[in-house]
Amino acid sequence: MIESVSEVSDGVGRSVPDSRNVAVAVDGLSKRFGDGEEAITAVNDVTFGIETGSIVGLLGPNGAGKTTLIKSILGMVLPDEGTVQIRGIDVYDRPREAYAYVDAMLEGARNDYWRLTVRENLRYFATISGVDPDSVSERHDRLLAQLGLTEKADVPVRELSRGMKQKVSLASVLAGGAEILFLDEPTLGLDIESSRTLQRELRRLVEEEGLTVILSSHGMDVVETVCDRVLIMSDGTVIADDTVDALLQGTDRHTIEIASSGLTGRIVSKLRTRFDTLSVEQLEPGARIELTTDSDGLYELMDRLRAEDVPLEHVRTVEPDLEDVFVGMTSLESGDR
Ligand SMILES: Nc1ncnc2c1ncn2[C@@H]1O[C@H](COP(=O)(O)OP(=O)(O)OP(=O)(O)O)[C@@H](O)[C@H]1O
Repeated sequence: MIESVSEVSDGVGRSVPDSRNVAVAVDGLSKRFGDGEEAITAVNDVTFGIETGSIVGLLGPNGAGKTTLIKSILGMVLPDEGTVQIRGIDVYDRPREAYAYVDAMLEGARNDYWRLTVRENLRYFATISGVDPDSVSERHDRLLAQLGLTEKADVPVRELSRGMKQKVSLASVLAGGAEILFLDEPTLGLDIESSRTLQRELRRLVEEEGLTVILSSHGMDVVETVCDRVLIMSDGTVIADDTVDALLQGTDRHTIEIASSGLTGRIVSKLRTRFDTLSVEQLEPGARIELTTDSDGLYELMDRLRAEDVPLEHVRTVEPDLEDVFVGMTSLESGDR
């Protein structure tokens, strides 16, 4: 259940997020594609709430159901079951009212008008969001400055590099002043500096202006840095819903690096078949190996090394990051281990 959102009973003993604090509430959402044996359940009975003024990361391996979930929330896909509320408004009953709070950037881009200049795009997207562009021109100037686009403000978008276009996409989404943003892979294709700028800007908007962001990304470092909370999806269901810190503390994944003159090619091969191996480096003599495992695996690793008389000349454990948590959870779910 959602830690940071206050909860109320739904009258049948189940607790649900209190809609007063909740920007987006999804309840029992399911979506199947196809019929009979061919049917795929892309989203399977998903329930969660997203607190106003937070950034929530949506993670999951390819095909986990993230896009279908986001499109169902946005009304681009009609779910088979379940409800979605935006600020307490049912999106299927009163879509115009509910979606007035929302904007989205899907698949890392937005259809900016390439013949228009950067600033004209911002004004255009403000207008179609129902905002008088003159009333938000200061906000647009700030957005352009923060995303390093001021010098390009009067340049047609088609003349910009891919990364710049990406920034214009994000600026266009932010231009209308929507309160709730869905961003799918917002940092895809950006260089490190631009990606960091964008992350800082998102956090600022959340902290200073109460923006709510649902961000889907395969970039674990982005999610770990910027998100308050993470939902991890696998096979259509949410398998984890917690703060980044809680997920890191709760993980039983350990990354360990061992270097030894006793790590022969034969022993390394055996270890590779048993453990998730991140890297192997040949040494003269021996090897350095980096692998991830759980606590039981750690004991087993030590037993194997002892049985092979491998001296432990260098052992280093690496603090788990969100990627370790993700790999651990999703591989457990899919029965890889
Ligand atoms: N229009 C569709 N028709 C049939 N099957 C679909 C359709 N859209 C998605 N699916 C299936 O639903 C499942 C979930 O797909 P979805 O695109 O939601 O996953 P995802 O988590 O967004 O994946 P990715 O990270 O690769 O974008 C997959 O098995 C996919 O093949």
